[in-house]
Amino acid sequence: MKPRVGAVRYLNTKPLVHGLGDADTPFTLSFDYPSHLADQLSLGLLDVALIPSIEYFLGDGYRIITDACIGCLGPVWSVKIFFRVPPQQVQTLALDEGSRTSAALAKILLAERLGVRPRLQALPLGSDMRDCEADAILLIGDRAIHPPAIDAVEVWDLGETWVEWTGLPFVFAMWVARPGVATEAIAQHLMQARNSGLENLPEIAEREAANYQLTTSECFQYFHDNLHFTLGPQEKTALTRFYDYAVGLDLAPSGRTPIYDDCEIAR
Ligand SMILES: C=C(O[C@@H]1C=C(C(=O)O)C=C[C@H]1O)C(=O)O
Repeated sequence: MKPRVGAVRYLNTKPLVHGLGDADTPFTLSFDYPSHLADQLSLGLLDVALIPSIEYFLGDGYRIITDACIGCLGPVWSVKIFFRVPPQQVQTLALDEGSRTSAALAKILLAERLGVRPRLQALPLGSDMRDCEADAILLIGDRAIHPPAIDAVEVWDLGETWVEWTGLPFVFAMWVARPGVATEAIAQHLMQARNSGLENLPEIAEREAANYQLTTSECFQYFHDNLHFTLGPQEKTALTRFYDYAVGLDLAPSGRTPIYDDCEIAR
């Protein structure tokens, strides 16, 4: 049986999986929401998955197997908190059920910057945020790109807020393997896919834009200007900083150190 690899089903992942899935791909590839991928990896239903970065620190013996990631160096566009009241006054926060990392990031930003620790509720996948009465709502992925109109007094782009606050990039998700999985060939294919995705962003944008109600140039800008697909030294520093904040708020156990397989730093 081929190893099972799971990728995020959002638009943000198209450049990372470019050209994968044909007969030459040495693994099967499935697509799902980030939170579901994390659960499937921890249950052993997947061997490698593009999981939310916070989930890496919740796993046992996980390895980061490539230098490909979903990150940002500024506004990310597709991860936002919509505030119905000023952020300082938030008492209830609804969290997109597709998310784990941005959910942690939202709690960290509110607690560390404003001392706000809201009561939490889930915003189910497929639900309409207009039906949710929370003071603030976190949306990620495709549904954050075209949010329904609500009376928001403020909107935070969490990529932008983090980068302005820390001066560091942010890493939302990376390719992670369970212990005991042979990943050399998988990692090579995943890095090759990302490299060819980056070389073909205009074509990918042209192919995908209409499926997401975007113009080709909006889609290209999202890939090129908002998202960042390489996990380099600065991104590793950022991951550790994020982890330290998460430990401080009891969102992750202490004492974990990221294990990076020998990833070629491609760019
Ligand atoms: C930039 C994004 O990054 C994502 C956010 C994730 C999370 O919050 O857990 C996980 C994977 C990525 O899809 C996005 O979804 O828009």
